[in-house]
Amino acid sequence: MMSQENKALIGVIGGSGLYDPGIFENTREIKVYTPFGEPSDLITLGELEGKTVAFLPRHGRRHRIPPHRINYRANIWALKELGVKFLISVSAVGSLNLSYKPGDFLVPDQFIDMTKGRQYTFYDGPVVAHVSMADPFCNSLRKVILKSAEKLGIVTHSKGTYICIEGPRFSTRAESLVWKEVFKADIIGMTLVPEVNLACEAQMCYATVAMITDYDVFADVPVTAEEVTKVMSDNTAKAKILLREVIRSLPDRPEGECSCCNSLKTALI
Ligand SMILES: CSC[C@H]1O[C@H](OP(=O)(O)O)[C@H](O)[C@@H]1O
Ligand SMILES: Nc1ncnc2[nH]cnc12
Repeated sequence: MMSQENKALIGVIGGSGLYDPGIFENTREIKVYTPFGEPSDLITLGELEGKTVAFLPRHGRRHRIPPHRINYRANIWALKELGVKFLISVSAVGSLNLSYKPGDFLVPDQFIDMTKGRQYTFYDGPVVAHVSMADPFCNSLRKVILKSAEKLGIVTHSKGTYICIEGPRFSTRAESLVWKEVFKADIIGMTLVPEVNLACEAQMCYATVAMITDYDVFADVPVTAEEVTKVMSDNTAKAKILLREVIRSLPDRPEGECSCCNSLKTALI
């Protein structure tokens, strides 16, 4: 059982390029043990505007863990254990839509799962759960992010479909054209699934700030990891300002139209 001083209502998972948001005060690092093994790293607890926030770099510090080896269950379990209800995920993504340019942000409202063999659930039996993923992201949290971005003048697209591939390789040209032309996905990455599924099973409000780093390989010049990292480092300052404003604006508890906290009500068999 976590002690009261190690509790946080808000969690942030940092993606490629965001290993330390550097926006919190009174920070301390804690190790959280879970039944699923080790999270990606120590969790940093820090304060912002009187709120305690838990921060976890998805790939670990120095980007040690590739997308298919991330222990998503341990990460979400650990944040849940700390009391996190609002979980903001930050991700680098490629664009499959010419209107969404490198440097822009996007808050997805849908996803397509093309991953191949990850640990997708906390409910591996004998308890079985089938959560609804019709609307996979928390709309209330998405709105807070969009409003904050608007206030700050950060170009942020208000919806779009994220296609999650297995990685760690990028797509072939043929695949990229399928994602773009047939599946009509808008952005592409390797880490949303199963993070989003598990956050839902953990009854958290979860939303993603997707930072567009490249046009995926359908474009003339194929994407490289170097390009992604460069655009990300140019954009982390913007992400940090946005996170600060989102955290400032979040209410004390989930409210209104949000049903994330009841996701298990109709899911358990
Ligand atoms: C560094 S290139 C590809 C890498 O970046 C994205 O990760 P994240 O979502 O954690 O920012 C993408 O999904 C890949 O894992
Ligand atoms: N083009 C791309 N494909 C998959 N993951 C990515 N992350 C950033 N850009 C990407």
